[in-house]
Amino acid sequence: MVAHVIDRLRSTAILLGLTFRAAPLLTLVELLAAVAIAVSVPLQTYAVANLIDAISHAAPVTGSIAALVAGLAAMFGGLIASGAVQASMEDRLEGELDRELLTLTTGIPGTAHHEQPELADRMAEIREQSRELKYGTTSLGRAAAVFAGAGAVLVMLVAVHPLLWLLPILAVVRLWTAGLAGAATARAVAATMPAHRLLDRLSRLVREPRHGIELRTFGMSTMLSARMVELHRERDEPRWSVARRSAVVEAAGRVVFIVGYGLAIGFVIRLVAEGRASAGDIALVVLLVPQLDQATSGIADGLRQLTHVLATVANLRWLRGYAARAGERLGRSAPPNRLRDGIEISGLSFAYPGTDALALREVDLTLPAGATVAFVGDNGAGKSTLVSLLAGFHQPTAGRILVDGTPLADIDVNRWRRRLSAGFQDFVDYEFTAGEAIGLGDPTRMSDVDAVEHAVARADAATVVSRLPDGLDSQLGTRFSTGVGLSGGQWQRIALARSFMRPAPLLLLLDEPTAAIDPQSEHELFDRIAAASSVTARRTGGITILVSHRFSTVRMADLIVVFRDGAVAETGTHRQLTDAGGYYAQLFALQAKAYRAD
Ligand SMILES: Nc1ncnc2c1ncn2[C@@H]1O[C@H](COP(=O)(O)OP(=O)(O)OP(=O)(O)O)[C@@H](O)[C@H]1O
Repeated sequence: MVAHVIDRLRSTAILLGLTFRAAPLLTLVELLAAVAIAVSVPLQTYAVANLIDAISHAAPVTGSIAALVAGLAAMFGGLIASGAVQASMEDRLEGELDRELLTLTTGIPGTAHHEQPELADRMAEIREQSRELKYGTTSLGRAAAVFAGAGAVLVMLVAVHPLLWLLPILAVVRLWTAGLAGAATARAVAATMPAHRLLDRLSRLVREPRHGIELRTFGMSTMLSARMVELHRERDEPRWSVARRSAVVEAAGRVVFIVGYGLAIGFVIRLVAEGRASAGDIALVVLLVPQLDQATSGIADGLRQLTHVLATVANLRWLRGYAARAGERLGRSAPPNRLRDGIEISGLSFAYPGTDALALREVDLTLPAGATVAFVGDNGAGKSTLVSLLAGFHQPTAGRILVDGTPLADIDVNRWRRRLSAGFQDFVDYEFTAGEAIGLGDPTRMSDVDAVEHAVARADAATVVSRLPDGLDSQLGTRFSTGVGLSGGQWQRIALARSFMRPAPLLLLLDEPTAAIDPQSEHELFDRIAAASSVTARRTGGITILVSHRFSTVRMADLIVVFRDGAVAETGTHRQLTDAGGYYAQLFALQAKAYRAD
């Protein structure tokens, strides 16, 4: 219990820290305004009761009127100040949270948090809740305010008769029932997160315009909508059932309070009849108890909201811890300035997090400095997995990768990534200007037009850019009224140009970056990439890795690695492999025959 309270307090401190960092003055104004509004209502009630007593005893009314005016001023002042600052404060907090989430998630070197279901669920929960966290300070202010208001009501009730203390105890019963309901809701939300995550993914899938063609062609809408209805049921029914039970529990708490209210009024009327209380006291109790009820509702809502907000902050704390632990595991060594010998892979096996199946099995491989190496093999043979390990997205399950003798695990992965460049098969269509979408490949030189043009030339993307209405300044993407729609192959050229922005990478990873480009162009492109790479390789010893399914286009590679079922089946030059008459030779002959038949 104590640990739980300390944990909540820690989360509250983090929330306040976040919001004060985002908007210190606005937060202060919002918190003070909330308290002023909450205290103003009981203050006005107290002033009215005093005024009634003063008038009935023909006593001076100046003090009561002054208190009434002060109460009104506090209320309107608070409302005006809160209205003026609330929206900007929430927007700034949202901006601060977005920044923190981006820094944390992109700072995590690996990708396990996207791949392991329980981590992915937690990430989805954080992304979803972070939108609501911007209201965190407002709920905190509200909670502080209702506590202050309830405190003021309590003091005034006790001033009428000490027994009226009992009413707040009834209020605590209501708070307890509300707390139970809040906790049950939070548990139901967490338990239904997998269904929610799938539903979210499906609804994004059907909204995405580029998926429209497949959805219509295969007539998937009926199946998808049935699946979505099913997921809604899986997600919503447990949540609704908790909501129904919570409503019953909360209603019971409220009934207990209403009975107490009736008894309290009867009790004060008796006190007045016995001459032990004034007419003003009746007015005070009649007006204050509903305020206590409202304050209790306010506290209950506030606690519910706060439970939710603090659960989100707890998730944020988890993410901070996860990112920090991932950071601790980072190597500290600097990558070499140039590769002298190359990359040695020894006894490397790898299973994706949360699975037992080995995607790579006991791979031993030497990637010589300065070489152009091709990875070929069937679907699922392990080519992309090795690319991902070389980029430091995963750690080997067994064995190691040595970069000029230094284990890759000991090298600072962020600095390593700054020394590599990549073009992936599932590249991103950045709907920026063409120049930006390419320049992103090296953010430090994004506005360097010469560098962007050089990258365009290396990717043979000049024809794509020259057809754009404003060249590199053209907005890409059909989501913009002025945006230009590109074909799959054209987007891929832009992505390829992006991978050539880094001037002298130690490792250039091209994982089927040309799958959407016609075979003839791919062949010419790979020849040019290999020629250009060998020029830079003389300076840096950089290695270029090409993954492709088209054997004819990789034949110029210095080394061809053939993958089969997660293992390296063969290695050699094209000549050596065809002479050996093994698996590569068979596949090459098969593809060559198919092309000749065309
Ligand atoms: N994120 C993942 N989680 C679990 N298993 C994965 C994941 N990605 C790939 N795999 C598995 O790892 C194995 C190797 O996949 P990989 O993507 O490396 O093959 P590939 O040779 O690049 O195939 P392709 O030519 O189809 O791109 C496959 O059996 C695949 O099912």
